Amino acid sequence: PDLDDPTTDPFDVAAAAAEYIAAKTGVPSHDIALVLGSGWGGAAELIGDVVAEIPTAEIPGFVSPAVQGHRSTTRSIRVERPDGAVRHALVLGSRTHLYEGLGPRRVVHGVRTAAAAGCETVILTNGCGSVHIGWRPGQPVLIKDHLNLTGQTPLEGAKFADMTDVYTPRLRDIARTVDPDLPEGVYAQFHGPQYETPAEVKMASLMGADLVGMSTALEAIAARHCRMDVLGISLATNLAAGISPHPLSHEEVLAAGQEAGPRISDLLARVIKQ
Ligand SMILES: Nc1nc2[nH]c(I)nc2c(=O)[nH]1
Repeated sequence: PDLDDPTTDPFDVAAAAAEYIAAKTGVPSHDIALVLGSGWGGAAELIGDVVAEIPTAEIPGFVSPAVQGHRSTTRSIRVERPDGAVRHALVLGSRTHLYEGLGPRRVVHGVRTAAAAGCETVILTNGCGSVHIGWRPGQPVLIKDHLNLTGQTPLEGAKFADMTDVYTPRLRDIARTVDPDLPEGVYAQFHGPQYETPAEVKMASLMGADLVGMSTALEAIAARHCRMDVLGISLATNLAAGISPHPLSHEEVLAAGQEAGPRISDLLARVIKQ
């Protein structure tokens, strides 16, 4: 079934993808899904042993490496909790952004696949800009709510999904027991691919946003609609446009992301092992 065909039910494609993953990994059901955004790549190795690794492009509904621009693999990881309980984490290998123009169905296919694979929790991570001069590059921030400024939604038809507590309070509490200093913020998703103008950053800030990015909100909507618990964590890698009179160079932003890598990967691993 083809996600680009409007008559295709996207949940049928997610079911096919989940079956494929179960068959290829030998893991019949997964418990928690991770979407690793920029800066978060190192987290997978820290959470457990890789049980299986499959090329993401082979999974029904996922776009080819040519479109993604890089080869990615989706990994099944065995997580051992301190009490000895075993959980299976599905680390999705790729993320489709709305700005790629492939439509909201593609953007949330990974989340829907994870739900079909059995996951009851999804952790959405991203790199984004901060509207607060005090939230320096490299600062992880828990997402407490979002502003969907894309004008789009992954939900099709009369799916009047409730959006209170999209970012599950219980999971945010767990994250804060792991790192009590973690700030919380509202994440605004812009369509992109261009960054915001200073006026748009000011607009978002006046509307209550603390972070500006180009992902996560649509994925959270789809996850909530699939009745999954959601934990969103952002890595503020730069100050949003106009916040600082002398913006950081691209190199400084990259360096901040690299430097924060081990710390945020460790944080994520500790949250998952709770
Ligand atoms: N929209 C938006 N997305 C981002 N991603 C990263 I990394 N930094 C930004 C930013 O400043 N704005």
